[in-house]
Amino acid sequence: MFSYIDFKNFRNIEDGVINTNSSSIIFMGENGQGKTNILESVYMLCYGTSFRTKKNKIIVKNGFSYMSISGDYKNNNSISIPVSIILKDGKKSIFFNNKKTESMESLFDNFPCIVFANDDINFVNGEPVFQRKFIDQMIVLYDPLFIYKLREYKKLLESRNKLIKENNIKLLDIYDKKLSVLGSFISSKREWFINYVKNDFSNIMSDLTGKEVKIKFLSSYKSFSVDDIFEYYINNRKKDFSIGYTSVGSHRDRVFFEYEDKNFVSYASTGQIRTIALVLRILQARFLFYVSKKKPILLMDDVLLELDPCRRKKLLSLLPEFSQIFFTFLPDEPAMNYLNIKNSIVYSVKGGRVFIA
Ligand SMILES: Nc1ncnc2c1ncn2[C@@H]1O[C@H](COP(=O)(O)OP(=O)(O)OP(=O)(O)O)[C@@H](O)[C@H]1O
Repeated sequence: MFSYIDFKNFRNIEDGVINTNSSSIIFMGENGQGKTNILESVYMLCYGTSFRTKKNKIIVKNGFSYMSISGDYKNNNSISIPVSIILKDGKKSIFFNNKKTESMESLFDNFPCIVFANDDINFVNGEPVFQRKFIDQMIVLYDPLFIYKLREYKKLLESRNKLIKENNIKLLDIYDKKLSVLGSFISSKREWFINYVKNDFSNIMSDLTGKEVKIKFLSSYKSFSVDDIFEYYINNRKKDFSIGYTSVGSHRDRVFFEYEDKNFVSYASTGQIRTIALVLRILQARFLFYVSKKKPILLMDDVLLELDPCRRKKLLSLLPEFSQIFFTFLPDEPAMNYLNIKNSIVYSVKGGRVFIA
């Protein structure tokens, strides 16, 4: 767990050190005061990047060209690992254990972290691209190479779409062969993952909502054999040329939430949609604990709001063991009634100033 975080020119957060030497830290405050910014800083120390933006510039306090966040991570053996992220004139430097590093993996391997963010509901009712992103995040947790295969697939797909637009059939065989190999790898891994979590997903959903909601993986491939996929690409070429892009492939994979043979999401309540998003994150956190054998840091950003106290309590009881948990809440939220976590440090956040509540 992080015993402290030191801020300098980070978003709207006042410069200085916040003591986080507890397994549970709570930030309370009105909207727009800086609570999420603090969770973002913890995430950045764990991953080297933000979960909210790719634009480094907006992370630096307005009017400055430099920012730093530093923390001291105590691992299971109580060994301290200092870590810092510095952004200067748009350039990022990461210091891990007092040495400059280019590798995000060394951060992530040491500080496993899962964020439960407000827009996680996109995994449930958003475009399929968000669903794929969620599954891919999980797969990368145990297979870092997966990300490279995904990038390769995206590049090939772009080139194939270009060929289609140019009405150029000559090189298609080469692209389709390569896409078949990558597509088979990517989609079969995604299916494997959904199969891995589907029973837990249904059991938890049934416990929380009283409904037998199922999660299903839908792929545009009918089989994951490379030869079958290759043939499939060939058979779809006519259609692809008529619509001007590649109509089948791993880029069309999606997830379906089914209840009584129907699409659950189309008539689920806001609370039920939020519940699905939370359950998916819980499964992700459990999976991370399982593959890394390390207790993760959990960041819970305003995600319990839509749920009644009984469901909040239940959901929190389903979390895996964690090394540290950070919450954000609106003021006057009776969080302590259902958190049941001893020795929390509770802070108020107002205009970027953080003080003991
Ligand atoms: N680079 C920056 N420099 C200065 N202030 C910033 C910067 N980036 C964001 N802010 C400020 O941070 C505040 C937003 O903080 P944050 O997103 O943490 O809100 P929050 O307390 O989590 O509220 P909510 O409950 O609405 O999510 C806004 O006032 C915004 O103007």
